[in-house]
Amino acid sequence: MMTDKTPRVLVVDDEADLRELLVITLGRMKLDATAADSLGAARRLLDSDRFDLCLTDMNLGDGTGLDLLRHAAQTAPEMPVAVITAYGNMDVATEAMKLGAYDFIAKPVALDRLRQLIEDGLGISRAEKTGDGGEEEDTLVGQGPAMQRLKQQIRKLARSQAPIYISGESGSGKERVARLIHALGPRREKPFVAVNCGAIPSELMESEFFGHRKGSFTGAVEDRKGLFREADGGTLFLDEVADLPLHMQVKLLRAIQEKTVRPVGESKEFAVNLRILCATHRDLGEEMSAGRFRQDLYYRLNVIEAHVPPLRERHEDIPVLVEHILERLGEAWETRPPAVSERAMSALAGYRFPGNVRELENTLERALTLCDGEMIEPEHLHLPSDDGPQPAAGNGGGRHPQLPLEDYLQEIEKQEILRALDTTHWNRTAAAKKLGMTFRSLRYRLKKLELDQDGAPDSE
Ligand SMILES: Nc1ncnc2c1ncn2[C@@H]1O[C@H](COP(=O)(O)OP(=O)(O)OP(=O)(O)O)[C@@H](O)[C@H]1O
Repeated sequence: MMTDKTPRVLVVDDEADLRELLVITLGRMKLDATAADSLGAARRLLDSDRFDLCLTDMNLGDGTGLDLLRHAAQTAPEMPVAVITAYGNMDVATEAMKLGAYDFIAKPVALDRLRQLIEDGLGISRAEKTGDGGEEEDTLVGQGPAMQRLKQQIRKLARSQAPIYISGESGSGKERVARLIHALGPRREKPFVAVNCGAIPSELMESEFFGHRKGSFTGAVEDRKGLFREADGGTLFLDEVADLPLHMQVKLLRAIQEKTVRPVGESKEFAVNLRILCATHRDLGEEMSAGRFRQDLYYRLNVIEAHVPPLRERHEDIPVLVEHILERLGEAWETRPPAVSERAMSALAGYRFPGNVRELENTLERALTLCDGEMIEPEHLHLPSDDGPQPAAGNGGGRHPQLPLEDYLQEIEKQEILRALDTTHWNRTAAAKKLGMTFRSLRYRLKKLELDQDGAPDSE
């Protein structure tokens, strides 16, 4: 029986057969389906009526599903839209998700996948009607313009099922962002599973991800479910995804595309329904160009990018972060958090924090042990800039006020040279090229900066 509360779903398809299949499936799910056979008809319905969900084919005769997505973004921005694509047409699916589709389904449409897609979409609709997520948003501390932009983007991303690549320097808060995307989305009642891909030994990776059967290899003393199935229904966060060895990248791609996993030593496959978020502090595009990251996996994971800016680009957030972190430390240590003197706060606000929020946390934790419990002063902070700055990547931030310009410039030069040497594994010829200088000039600078290593392998 349909009531006022029965969710209303708009189905848009110019193919009568598929349209009928969709309407019948929705009816069996006790949903109120309305069908449109063209882009024009769908637009008119959206303009005059309200729907909780929309399923649209890509080919609509008088236009495409992408046109409909653009129209819906204007007239019904809250309504989740999923698109039906031709088999294997990932480009279109990706484009649709960029335009705001929460998910896609490929033809031929498998009924259980279709039901799942509809349930996910209605979950988004419900999630949007209950609460504004303000409380969860507070877990990502910071109110400056950069953070506001990021939070706005996160709100939008949370409702989609699209994979998201979270970029940003170490310690900048990528995992926190991933948790927030999960907490604000329709999967929030389901597990959030985070895994650091760089921390799993290569030989254990497959069983860690996909599980194993007892006895399938030495050490497999019990059945293991694996991270994919543990995260079923929820979100799997692959941290440091660039550290995955190539053979695992192939398996990961397959699991994502087929939405199934097969545990080691098991003959059957298990269906999994999860959202994948990933992050790395490396440049994933560069990793791909260098052949260390598979191109197909890159395009599958990197549908949408969310960038977490480094702390030095949002100095305005430092005071609230300090307050938040001290409060948390106070709770953990069961003490009243100390105050921070004005001088200490301005030293913090002027420091570049190459280690980002994590470094701020460590700095404050140390200061808490060093201060008298009442007031944190600059000397409790031990900021490295006291004995020389640590210019981090990129520009902006600037010189510590107490540091002579010459020393500052020299430090930058040193850091840049070290970075180039690091990325070229101390191949000085290649490093010189990267830095746009001659080998001779690099050798001179290495001497001057006391960075030259005896017996360095390469020569001019
Ligand atoms: N905006 C923020 N508000 C509150 N705490 C934050 C914020 N950003 C980061 N943190 C804290 O800083 C620490 C580092 O954050 P997180 O682990 O999310 O960084 P990351 O970018 O994932 O680091 P890595 O690249 O090393 O994995 C965590 O303890 C986290 O709770």
